[in-house]
Amino acid sequence: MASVGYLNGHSLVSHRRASSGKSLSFDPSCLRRNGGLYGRVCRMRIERGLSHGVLIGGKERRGLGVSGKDGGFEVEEDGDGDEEDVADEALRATIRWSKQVLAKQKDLIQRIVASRKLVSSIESSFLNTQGNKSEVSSENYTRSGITGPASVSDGDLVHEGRKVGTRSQPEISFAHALGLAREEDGLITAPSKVTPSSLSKTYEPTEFRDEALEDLGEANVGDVDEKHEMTPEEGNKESLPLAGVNVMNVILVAAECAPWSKTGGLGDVAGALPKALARRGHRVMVVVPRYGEYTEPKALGVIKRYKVDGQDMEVTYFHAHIDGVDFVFLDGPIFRHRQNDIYGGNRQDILKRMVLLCKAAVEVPWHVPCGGACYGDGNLVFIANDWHTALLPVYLKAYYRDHGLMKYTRCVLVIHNIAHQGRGPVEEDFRCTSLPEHYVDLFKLYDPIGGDHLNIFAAGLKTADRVVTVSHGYAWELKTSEGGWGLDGIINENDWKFQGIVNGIDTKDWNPELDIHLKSDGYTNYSLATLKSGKAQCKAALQQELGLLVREDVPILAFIGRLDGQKGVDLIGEAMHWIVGNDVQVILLGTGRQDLEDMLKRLEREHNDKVRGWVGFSAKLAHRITAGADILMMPSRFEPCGLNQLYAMAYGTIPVVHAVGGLRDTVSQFDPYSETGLGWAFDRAESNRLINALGNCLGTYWYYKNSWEGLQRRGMMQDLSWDNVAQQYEEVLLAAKYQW
Ligand SMILES: Nc1ncnc2c1ncn2[C@@H]1O[C@H](COP(=O)(O)OP(=O)(O)O[C@H]2O[C@H](CO)[C@@H](O)[C@H](O)[C@H]2O)[C@@H](O)[C@H]1O
Repeated sequence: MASVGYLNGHSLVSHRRASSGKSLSFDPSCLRRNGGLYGRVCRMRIERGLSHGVLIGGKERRGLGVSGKDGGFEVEEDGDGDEEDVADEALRATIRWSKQVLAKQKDLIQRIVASRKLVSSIESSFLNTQGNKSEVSSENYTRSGITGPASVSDGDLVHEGRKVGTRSQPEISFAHALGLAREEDGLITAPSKVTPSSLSKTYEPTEFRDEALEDLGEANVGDVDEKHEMTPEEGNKESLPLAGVNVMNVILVAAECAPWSKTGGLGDVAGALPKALARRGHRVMVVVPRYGEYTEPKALGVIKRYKVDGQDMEVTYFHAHIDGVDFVFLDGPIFRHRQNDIYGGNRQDILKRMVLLCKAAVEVPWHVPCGGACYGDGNLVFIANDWHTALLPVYLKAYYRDHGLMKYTRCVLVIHNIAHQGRGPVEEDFRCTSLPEHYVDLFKLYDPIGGDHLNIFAAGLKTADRVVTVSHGYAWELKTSEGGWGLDGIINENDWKFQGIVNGIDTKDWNPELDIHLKSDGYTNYSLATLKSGKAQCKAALQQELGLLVREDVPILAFIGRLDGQKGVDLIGEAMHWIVGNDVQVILLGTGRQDLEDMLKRLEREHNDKVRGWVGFSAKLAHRITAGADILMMPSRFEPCGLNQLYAMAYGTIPVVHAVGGLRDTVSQFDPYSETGLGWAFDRAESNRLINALGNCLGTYWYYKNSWEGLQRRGMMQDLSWDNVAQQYEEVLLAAKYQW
């Protein structure tokens, strides 16, 4: 043996030639440059710490000897070695190795195909299965992936004789030990493995990731077995969700959810965002109180009891699976008959409802067998909304994560409106939460308006893993003393986990082409192509319905919204004298503060030929106004996002807004020179600014028809759907998931 050295060159063979067989050092990655499998195999061997690699394998064992050393190869050289033989031997070894790897891969592909067949046969056989022993619907079983022969027996979920679900997990008893809940018999909790998300994970190529497979690369797969039916990637194409490997279990919890319960935009978001997340492949649930008798949700037969302010409160669970989402309704005496007054009652009453909602919601993944299987706590992220559910991340921490339970569950808190925070006296309200004593500091806040008080939003913001608000503009405003309503300090301290995402709209519900409220009473559906005639017809129908003069040439100015200080409807009242001095019609729809409701009625009385003030809540009328009006006024003093201006633009109705929060983000100012922009945005919430903007808007409506049509078309052509937004939420959920 002539020498031992390190090989260091572009190619083992050529380098050796250049180095006259002396000591050489060897960077294994360089072999990649030598092309193909040869280099790859060398690298694999090195990484695996094999002391003798392909270069000396085989009986000929001439030329070079190799042993691993500190990530490099030691090369033994025997002077008379034949370089070509070495290369041949290396190639043969490479081919042997490749075949092994490819055989393994083929085996895996066959297993994937077999698994897919099994799942689809289970699904179809279950669809045909009659008389399920449990109360859970077959449709839901199908989705859960434990379909077909699955049944509920003695509280266990059984599939093909194999127990796939068990009774409640230890976490539950722990919560009970803490007085959070009491166990009821007969609950089924399937292991998190049988969730659709974990099922689809099974089909992920990543699950089968193997160092050797990676090294061989896709290009080589076909060479070995041209007959194989599909690669894992091909096999996955159909089943791979948009979220890919990031599919999660998501539970959104809110005090309202459209279409069942809605006082404003929160209800819209709770009804639409989950569906968009489900379209991306996530397993999604919404948890919301059952305020009234709803037709779709059916009782699941699960009953739990929770202590709220020292009182036992019973919750029963209702469930409906709609558009890919599990809607779970919490039924209990405290929620019942609140349909028209969701946030009604005194401060303590409201707090108790929200405490019960959060306590029950945090345990829903264990107790509620949606589609036959509970969500479980693995790969789970909650989305809490506003102060009403800001206790959820606190309970998650205090009762679970502090004790090493639900370790992988996260909570994202969304701020829809910081003006409502769940403020109250410290002692009294903290007792109602039944949290451990040392948690009180999280809730304590002092500000010049409230003094020392308990603030539920504050505690939620501190404990949530991520915080989102509903526009970029509002995210910025929340950090200022004017916009933060006393919580700006906490928001600034938690800036690292805080961001804005602009809301989307439900393009099934709010779509002039599909809108169900435009199918009768003279209204009509319309699209960009039929904008002119369709909108004109809706306008005539609206004038007719509200008893206004039916005139095509008169612009209709509208307002829709909650009647409170936020929405600036009083500014419209102040500007009314100027407004009705023009040849216009005005329609105002809202409910809320008594003085503002009175104002609407008064305006209608005083200008009966031109103004309609409709006091009340009517989704149908809101849709019809959005279609029939020409201009939507939104002079909000603050507006976290605002949905009405988005709906308006989708219907070819031009928004005139105060440039604040989400309104500034979504309504760009019309520029007559470049023919750009989407509406008019004025810079101060004052009636004279509103008048000024309306003057420009009306002038364009009357005298620049082409510009007007351009405004309408640009608005309608935007993609305002939740689909884009859901992707941004997904990123936040992921960030929360991987955060410790
Ligand atoms: N009388 C009535 N009859 C029928 N429908 C009525 C109605 N009054 C209001 N609505 C409807 O309620 C919704 C109001 O949504 P907004 O987003 O404009 O306001 P809201 O302040 O409630 O929401 C808060 O949360 C949402 C969601 O994040 C943010 O966009 C917003 O800025 C924030 O203040 C719209 O769907 C509207 O049509």
